[in-house]
Amino acid sequence: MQKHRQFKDWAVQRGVEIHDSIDSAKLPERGLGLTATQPISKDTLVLFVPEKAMFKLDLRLLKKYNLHKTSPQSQLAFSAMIKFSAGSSVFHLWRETLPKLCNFKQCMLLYWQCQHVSSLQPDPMDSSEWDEMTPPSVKATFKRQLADWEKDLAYVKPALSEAGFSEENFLYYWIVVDSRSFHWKPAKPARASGSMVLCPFIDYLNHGPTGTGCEVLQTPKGFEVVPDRDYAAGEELLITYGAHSYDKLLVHYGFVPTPGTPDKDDSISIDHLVIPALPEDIKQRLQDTGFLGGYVLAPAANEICFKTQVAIRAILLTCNEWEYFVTNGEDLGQDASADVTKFLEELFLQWKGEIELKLNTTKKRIPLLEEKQGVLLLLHNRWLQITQAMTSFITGGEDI
Ligand SMILES: C[S@@+](CC[C@H](N)C(=O)[O-])C[C@H]1O[C@@H](n2cnc3c(N)ncnc32)[C@H](O)[C@@H]1O
Repeated sequence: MQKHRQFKDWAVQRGVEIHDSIDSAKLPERGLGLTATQPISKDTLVLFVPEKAMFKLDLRLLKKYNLHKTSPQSQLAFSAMIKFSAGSSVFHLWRETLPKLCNFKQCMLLYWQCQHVSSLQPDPMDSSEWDEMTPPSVKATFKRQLADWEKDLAYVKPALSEAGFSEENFLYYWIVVDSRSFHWKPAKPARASGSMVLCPFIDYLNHGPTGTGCEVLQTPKGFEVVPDRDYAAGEELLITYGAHSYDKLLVHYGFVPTPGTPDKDDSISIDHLVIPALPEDIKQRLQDTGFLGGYVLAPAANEICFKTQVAIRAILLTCNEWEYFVTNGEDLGQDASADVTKFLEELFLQWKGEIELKLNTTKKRIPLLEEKQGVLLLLHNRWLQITQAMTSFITGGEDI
């Protein structure tokens, strides 16, 4: 932990205020985090990161490389790559505390599936195998991330060779920014727009579901971290990165909470089951009324969303009954909820059977896949969460 002590001193010199009651620590299954070194009372200011200690994009540098119009994430990643990598960089102590590329290899789907990174080893697992092992809801989230990465890379490519960096170097900082940046809005001028920034020390904080972590407050001078409750010595302090589904945590942050612990932020997309079950005329009606797609199962509540209720009722009810439900959120005649549930149960049961076969195959395959084991285990755990959520829905929560 020597490098972390040095980094802490460096951060303090740059104006970061760290209360004696917290420190960084190595934690099982989650790299580093911040823990209480002694009891902490709710509302104690445990950490303050002033604006001057934040790492922001470097406009001069971006102009030099003609990158002032690329995405904010790309701009910050490029600036960090140049500034953190210089041999004599003032940021070298901070850089030393960041995960290594090999850590990202173990948990980031993007690392394995961005075929464009020319310096990467060819992936012996072909795309149909990845496709088979990735849950549809993860795929949808990943597709958006991949599209952003490809767009950013295409824009930055000429600058990379001009600056003497590889696509892999850029990918590393792109993931760093994706998984550990904050959004900062300066107090002045009044209409200043916000930007993505990296923040020393506060970036050690791991994620917990909404409402279960310390508050990160933006003040005119910087970010403050304030515990949401009393903490005992040894407890980890968490913040929430947002009300993210586990698919988003998997894709953008490289982890999924342990199976068996659904929280209310999670939702599972069931578009790939519901949409193909809709007759064409009903699909068109749902499209025209803004109800086509976006169907989810919420594992913590063991419920399907309103849009799914609407879509299945479009199959089961008359147009008049359906319109009444859409407008009023309740059925005109007899409550159709049980029929909706039954309709979905059949879809879920069929899919569950397919997933169980898949899980048996991947379980045998994972130990053979060496470097990719970490990512595949995450996908495996996500599949388990999906089957648990469906079982729970089918049995009304009695099996779980
Ligand atoms: C802002 S960093 C937090 C510090 C990080 N643990 C480290 O070692 O540098 C975000 C990363 O921490 C990890 N992480 C955050 N919350 C986690 C959690 N609840 N469980 C497991 N890993 C978590 C993920 O790898 C994520 O990409």
